[in-house]
Amino acid sequence: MRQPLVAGNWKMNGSKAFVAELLMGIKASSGGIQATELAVCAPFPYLYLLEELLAGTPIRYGAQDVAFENDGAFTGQVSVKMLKDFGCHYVIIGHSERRQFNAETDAMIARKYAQAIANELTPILCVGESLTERQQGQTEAIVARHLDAVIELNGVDALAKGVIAYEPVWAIGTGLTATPEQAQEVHAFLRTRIAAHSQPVASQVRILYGGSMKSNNALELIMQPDIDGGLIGGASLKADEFLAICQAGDAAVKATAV
Ligand SMILES: O=C[C@H](O)COP(=O)(O)O
Repeated sequence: MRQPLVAGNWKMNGSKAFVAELLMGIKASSGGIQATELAVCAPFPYLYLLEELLAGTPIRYGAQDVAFENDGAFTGQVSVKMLKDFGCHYVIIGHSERRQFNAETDAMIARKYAQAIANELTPILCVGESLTERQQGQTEAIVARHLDAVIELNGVDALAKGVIAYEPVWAIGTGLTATPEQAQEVHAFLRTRIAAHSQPVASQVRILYGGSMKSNNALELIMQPDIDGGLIGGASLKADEFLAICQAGDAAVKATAV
C-alpha cells in the first residue's frame, strides 16, 4: 500500500487567530498518527504562520495555487520560489474552484505543474467532473483530459513527482460523497491511463479522493485499492475531524497489513 496522505485545503477561510488555534489543535493530537502523512494548504497570507508553528513537526504544508511564471510583471501572482521561501512542500494545482471562478485552463494548469516540479515543490493536481458531465457519461473523458494535459507538457515521469486528487465537483462542499465504488472506479481509470505510459509511475503515484470526505466515510474510501488518502475541504477546518480522517488513514494501513 502507498503511504496515505491526508491534506487539508482550507480554501478562503481563516484569520491569524483561527489559523493559530487550528494548528495548535492539530499539533496537540497528531502524535498518535503513525502511518499517514499530514499536510495543510493555507491561504497565502498565513503561510508565515505555518512556517513558524509547524517548525520541527512532521506536518507538511503548502499553498492552494501558484503562478506559471517564475517572476516579473504578473500583478497579484505568487511564484513557486516564493512558496519555497516560506517552506512550502505542496501546492494544489487545478482545483475545480480555480478552473470555474478563475478561468484556469488545462494549458495553464500544465504550466503551473511544470513550474512546481522544476523547483521541487510537490503539486497536488486536481481532476474531476461536474454533475452534468457525470450525468452525460463524460466522467472518464473529463478526468482523462485533465490528466493528459499535464502528461503532454511534462511527460509521464513528472507525475511521480506529484500527487493527483480526484475531486468530483458535485461532491465538493455538498455533503454528497461519491460512494467508495464510484470513487474507486475513477481512481482505477486514472491509474490504468497512467500505466499505459509507465507502469512504475502508475504504481507509485498517490491518488487522493476529495469531496465531502469526513471522519464517518474516510475509512471505507481509503480502504479502496486505488485511493491513497484525501484532499479535505470543510472537514479540515476542525482539528478533531481532520485528525479523525488521518486516523482512518492509519486504520486502512493497519487493515491492509494484516
Ligand atoms: O479540496 C478539497 C475539496 O474541494 C473538497 O472539499 P469538501 O471536503 O469541503 O467537500
